[in-house]
Amino acid sequence: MEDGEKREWGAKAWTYLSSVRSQSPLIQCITNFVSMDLTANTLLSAGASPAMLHSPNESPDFTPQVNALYINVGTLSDNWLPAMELAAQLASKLNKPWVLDPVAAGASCFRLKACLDLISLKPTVIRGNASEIIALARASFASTKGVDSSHDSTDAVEAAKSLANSSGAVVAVSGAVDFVTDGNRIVGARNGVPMMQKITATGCAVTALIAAFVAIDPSHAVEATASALAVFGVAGELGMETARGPASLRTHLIDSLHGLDQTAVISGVKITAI
Ligand SMILES: Nc1ncnc2c1ncn2[C@@H]1O[C@H](COP(=O)(O)OP(=O)(O)O)[C@@H](O)[C@H]1O
Ligand SMILES: Cc1ncsc1CCOP(=O)(O)O
Ligand SMILES: [Mg+2]
Repeated sequence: MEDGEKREWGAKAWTYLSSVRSQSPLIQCITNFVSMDLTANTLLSAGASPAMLHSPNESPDFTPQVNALYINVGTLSDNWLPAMELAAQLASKLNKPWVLDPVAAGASCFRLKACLDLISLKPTVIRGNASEIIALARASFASTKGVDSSHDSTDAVEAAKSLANSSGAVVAVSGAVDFVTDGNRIVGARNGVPMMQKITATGCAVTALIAAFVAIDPSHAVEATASALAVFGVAGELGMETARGPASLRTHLIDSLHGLDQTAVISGVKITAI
């Protein structure tokens, strides 16, 4: 990895994290029951302000106030979908960034269709694991294992490019390497530790962090998305130094994210153009 490029990305990621801390963007999260706690705590420890408000009766008042919207279909049910669609429509109309996590997109017809309908409402960023991104790019069931991926992130790079081109969104595929693309350029972030997969909702939490970073700089969604993924990964690496397993890593990851300083971010972030 070229040292100058690595340091430049590290400095960029630090600027985003510092701005999240100083501006504390308000993030509306319509997310699944499993992830609510980790997602809110991740946003708080990064310096953002999470609000888990999902009623369609509130979105007309609340969505105009937020800096970004985060939608996650993890525990999707019939009555939540219209709430997601309404909030996404409002965000798009108001030119506010919104970010989609298509959890288990290939697991059922209902879920796949819901995700594709949400994507037609123009998310700024879509972040999923490899199986989810492949299912969306093909608009069909892919071999998937519920919320977990049965592919490596490298298997989904072409699917991510194709989804970015068809949707107009920046697309991120997470995994051992996190890839981010606008359909044209691709950047890779090589941070994180495998044990992050053993904590439920780390994917959901990092997608919320992407929303906070994109709230700071919506017109550079590739940079903001790659930075959020790398910063979360660095927090995981530092957390792993003292963790004894997934449960303590969860705690230590949040602590590390809260405590990250400039040196840790600039020296730790491993982002490169692919
Ligand atoms: N093998 C790995 N090595 C390092 N980090 C990983 C690995 N797998 C996943 N991660 C990290 O864990 C987080 C969740 O990603 P992932 O498990 O792919 O999402 P999901 O939980 O939605 O399936 C991301 O920050 C990602 O970078
Ligand atoms: C286990 C589970 N079931 C429905 S949503 C969810 C959480 C998924 O979280 P992540 O995609 O971050 O692993
Ligand atoms: Mg997920």
